[in-house]
Amino acid sequence: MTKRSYHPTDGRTGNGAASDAIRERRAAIEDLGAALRTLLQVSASTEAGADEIRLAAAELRRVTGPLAASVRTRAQQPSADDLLGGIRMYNPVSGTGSGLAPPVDAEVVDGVVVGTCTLGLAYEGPPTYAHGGVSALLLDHMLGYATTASGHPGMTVELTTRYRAPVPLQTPLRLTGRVTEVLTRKVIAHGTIATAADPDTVLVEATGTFVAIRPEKVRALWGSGP
Ligand SMILES: CCCCCCCCCCCCCC(=O)SCCNC(=O)CCNC(=O)[C@H](O)C(C)(C)COP(=O)(O)OP(=O)(O)OC[C@H]1O[C@@H](n2cnc3c(N)ncnc32)[C@H](O)[C@@H]1OP(=O)(O)O
Repeated sequence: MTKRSYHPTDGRTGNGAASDAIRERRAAIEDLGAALRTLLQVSASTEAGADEIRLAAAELRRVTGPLAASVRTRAQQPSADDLLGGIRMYNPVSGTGSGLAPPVDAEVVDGVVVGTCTLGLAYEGPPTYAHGGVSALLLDHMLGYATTASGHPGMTVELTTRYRAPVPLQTPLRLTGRVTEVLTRKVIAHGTIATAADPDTVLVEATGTFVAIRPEKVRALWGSGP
């Protein structure tokens, strides 16, 4: 079995060429991401009283201040990232520094991207199950990862999602993504969501079309490059 990981974002290993300072900063970002994820999930499930909730809100505004004193603009990439090395600390699906990300942990196994995650109550759509848009987000990512790992990166131009059964929250999930067809500039990929306990029962599946970005489009969208 060949295994290749494209997500060395654990804040400790990272890019071999990274300095100690960057590694230390990535570890700190990961620590903050973990705290934020816990906070988001607890905030969506707490039954604490109004006074405690207001106290927490005030405390959070206070701790946000020092972080807000030095922020990047939309035009700047995070200094802790290594785009070409595949390190994106704040990716909303896999970024270990993102409070939004479950995060999905994924790797390529025999040409298929296989990911795992557990969705907390903050991702609730229908009671006790995941919001359908969250499933689409996870699958877009899995398909994008598969196209990139296959050597045919591109942007999603179409994503068709089929919801066969609701995705349970607080349950370990297994995600897949694989490239099914490579055309000239277009790549087609397919992905699934199932529970880890019953990986053969597909709950959600998606097929996506990805298009390679022409150099002039790269310049138009990002200037010299993303
Ligand atoms: C190593 C590190 C790994 C890290 C892992 C990373 C994982 C990250 C995963 C992240 C994953 C997240 C990923 C994301 O979230 S990507 C974010 C969501 N996607 C977008 O924002 C894309 C928006 N679209 C565009 O900007 C343009 O369409 C682009 C730039 C893509 C192409 O504009 P361009 O002007 O250059 O191209 P074209 O118009 O000549 O068209 C080209 C071809 O495409 C065909 N076409 C166009 N539209 C559609 C359509 N709707 N259905 C079917 N086909 C369509 C079209 O017919 C033509 O085909 P053909 O006629 O030649 O056959």
